[in-house]
Amino acid sequence: MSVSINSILDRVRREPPIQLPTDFNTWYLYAKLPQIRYTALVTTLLYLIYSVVEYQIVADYHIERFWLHAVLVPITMATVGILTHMPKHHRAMLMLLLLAPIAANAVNVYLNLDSGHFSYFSPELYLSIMWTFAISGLRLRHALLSALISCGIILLASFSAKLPTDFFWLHLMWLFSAFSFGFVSALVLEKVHHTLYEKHMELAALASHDPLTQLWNREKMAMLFNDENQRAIEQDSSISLIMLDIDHFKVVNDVHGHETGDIVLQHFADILQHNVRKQDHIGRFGGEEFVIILPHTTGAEALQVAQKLQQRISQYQFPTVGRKTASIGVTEARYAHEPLSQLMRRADVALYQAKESGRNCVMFVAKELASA
Ligand SMILES: Nc1nc2c(ncn2[C@@H]2O[C@H](COP(=O)(O)OP(=O)(O)OP(=O)(O)O)[C@@H](O)[C@H]2O)c(=O)[nH]1
Repeated sequence: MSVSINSILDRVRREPPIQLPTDFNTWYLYAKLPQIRYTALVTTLLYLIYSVVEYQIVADYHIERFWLHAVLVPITMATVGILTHMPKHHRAMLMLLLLAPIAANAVNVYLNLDSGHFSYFSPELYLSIMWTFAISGLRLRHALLSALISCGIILLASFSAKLPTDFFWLHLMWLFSAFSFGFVSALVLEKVHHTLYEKHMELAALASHDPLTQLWNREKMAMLFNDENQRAIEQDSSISLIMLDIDHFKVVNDVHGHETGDIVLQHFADILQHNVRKQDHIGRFGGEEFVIILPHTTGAEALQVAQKLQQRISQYQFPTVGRKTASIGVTEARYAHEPLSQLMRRADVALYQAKESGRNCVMFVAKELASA
């Protein structure tokens, strides 16, 4: 299946941005969920087929075989598959995935080791070790724990059983090979996922930051706003928005050059970062326009923050250019689910009013086209 860059860009434009997990453990689990789901489905089906084949070929068929291969394993694996859809139960899902091969191997050894036909059934053990490491979707450390316990049980039972010597050594050889290949492939897979995760995080950082100021860009601010809006709805609290624009910034570029303009923008971003709370989100929306999302903040509180920022900016000594001022527009989300674009429009109206009022001031717009 070939994926063109255009189809990816199309999808990115069509679908709303989503927040991906940022810690490796959660990221890895989410990357592995489809593998766990389909492996569980295929394993369920194969065990059902296996139980029919087994019924046909095993002369002294015991009811335990039926319970294990036709009932217990399929139910366990089907449960694993269902739990992949339930984030709250992912720990239980991983526990089942870790324990299921141990139980299956222990029962296999118990049923077949002394049957005289162990060589018919031992391949299931080797396959199970490979399955645990490379197919199940378990993390390396969990797969290693599961496979070590399985191998411990198999080895203990094999040493105490009276297996023919030539078969015994072959059995050990196959077990060792399954463990080695399984371990190596799980190790490599996990390393590959680590590299993918790092690249993914690098790209996510590049795609969410403004490269000049290191503030969030417009897309990331939209994601953060969605999250904050959701929280505000749940907690019945308000969100406010501050929009800032440096006054007569064109003059900086024209008189001192673009590089000095860039430095002024970076210092401006620093002032914002040092004068808002940790939970506030600051973004640069292009040019000399900056936006701050203030969660759990009423319009009146946001107005105070904006006035403090206006003061700090006007008192700041920017390199080369000295004092600069900013015009600031403030607004507040008036009802739940108000989209960012609507808030931005009101903040923009407030900002326009600040520019019209002679710049270096703060304006608050609570309702469309009404200022206070
Ligand atoms: N150095 C630098 N300049 C930029 C950047 N992005 C936009 N600009 C400049 O910012 C200036 C914005 O000018 P205007 O929109 O006319 O606004 P202004 O001069 O600040 O005037 P008012 O906003 O009306 O006070 C333009 O000269 C743009 O070239 C950037 O990344 N770096």
